[in-house]
Amino acid sequence: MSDDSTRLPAALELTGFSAYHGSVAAANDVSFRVERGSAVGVLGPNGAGKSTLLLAAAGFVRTTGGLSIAGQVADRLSPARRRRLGLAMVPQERAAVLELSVAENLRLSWLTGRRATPYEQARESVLEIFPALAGRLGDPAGNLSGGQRQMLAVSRGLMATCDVLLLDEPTAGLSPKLISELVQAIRTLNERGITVLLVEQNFSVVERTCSYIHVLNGGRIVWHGPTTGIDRDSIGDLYSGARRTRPPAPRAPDPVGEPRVRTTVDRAVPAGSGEPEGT
Ligand SMILES: Nc1ncnc2c1ncn2[C@@H]1O[C@H](COP(=O)(O)OP(=O)(O)OP(=O)(O)O)[C@@H](O)[C@H]1O
Repeated sequence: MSDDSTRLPAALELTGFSAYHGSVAAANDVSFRVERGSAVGVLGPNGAGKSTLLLAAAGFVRTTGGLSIAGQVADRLSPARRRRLGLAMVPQERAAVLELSVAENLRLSWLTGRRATPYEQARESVLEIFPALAGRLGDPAGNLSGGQRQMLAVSRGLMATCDVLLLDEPTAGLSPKLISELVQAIRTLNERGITVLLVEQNFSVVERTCSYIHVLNGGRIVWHGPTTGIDRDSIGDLYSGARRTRPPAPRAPDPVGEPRVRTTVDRAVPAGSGEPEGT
């Protein structure tokens, strides 16, 4: 058993975390750690609460429960202060100021971020990851293709000099070629030490980028484990709530540390055996 007191703080930790639209909890009692430098995926069907969870982590939605960023209690902090702690969110809408040039968008994100790296250096490093943007720096963001807009959106998160990047369905609507480029970019930025929490509908994207997966359904985590511990069919079963036709893959410990989460599945399924209750 590892000793919690000697562990480094997680890049992001949610504890009994719920997020509300009005009085309705769209994410309910979610607990997990995202270790520094890891890439973790959140999968789930439409309406599962994935986007709400990310928006709530970034500070845009009312929440209860605990949230810490790099060991600092952050659940009552404004989005701007969370950003200064190193958390950046790339929303689903491919956010950019369309009237501003690509370069101006990058600069704006740098100015409103932590500025831990000089602007030129931050920009150079982003353009290394997204070379397609290098030739478009003077163009209005509104003139970019959908794929380039997504790359700009991710770049804006990186320009804030983030440590933790929250990505909300970055591959939605992109062609297979652009998805591959984005997958490569996510891997590269993760290799450079940026922690990634990736919300996706596309299992293959998560499979190629993340080492650990949480499956959310109805606002609750219904399964979590290493990416290698689950396949597309089992994910489909978890989405639909159908009973599995074969035993689930064993739940293994967190890739960087022992499991921290007790979900319905945890309680119902000892590692490597049986079917979870409620499926
Ligand atoms: N602004 C809002 N006001 C009220 N309810 C909302 C709002 N946004 C989302 N919801 C509801 O919260 C629940 C979770 O939605 P959310 O968008 O977080 O799910 P999701 O898993 O990201 O789905 P998708 O993959 O379709 O984006 C849904 O029932 C949705 O209708």
